[in-house]
Amino acid sequence: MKRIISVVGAVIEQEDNILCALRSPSMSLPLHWEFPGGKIQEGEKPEEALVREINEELGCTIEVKRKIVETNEDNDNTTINLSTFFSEIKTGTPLAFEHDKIQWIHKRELNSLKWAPADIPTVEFITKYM
Ligand SMILES: Nc1nc2c([nH]c(=O)n2[C@H]2C[C@H](O)[C@@H](COP(=O)(O)OP(=O)(O)OP(=O)(O)O)O2)c(=O)[nH]1
Repeated sequence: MKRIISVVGAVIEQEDNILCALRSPSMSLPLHWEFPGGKIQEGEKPEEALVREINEELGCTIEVKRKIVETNEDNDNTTINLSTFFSEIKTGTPLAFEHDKIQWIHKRELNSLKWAPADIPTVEFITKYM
């Protein structure tokens, strides 16, 4: 069986725009868009991991709200288990400390980006229901 990697991503909305992050050329899935976040560490709850990752990646504090979707995406040797959560920025302004760039993109335009495959169900949810 493939190794499962548990990952969390934040969907942060401001005035109909969603905060999207472009993976850098040196990361896995280079130059794919994703929801900022990362891997859950041992002993962490998904929500705790998301707060920590956003602090590290974007330098701001968020409050994690309701879960959106959970997806499993098979790669060569691993399965990415991605859970996305609605989140709100509480303090600070997001900056791209680890990504190639971050960008606020209108929720009706999310479809035009090249997303990490695991993120497609979340993008579809936003496009349909938000
Ligand atoms: N943060 C985040 N990661 C995602 C998303 N979709 C998706 O497939 N991933 C994948 C990319 C990575 O393989 C993994 C998250 O890893 P990470 O962001 O914590 O760390 P990393 O770039 O150092 O990962 P890696 O290069 O070691 O694989 O999950 C997403 O929306 N957000």
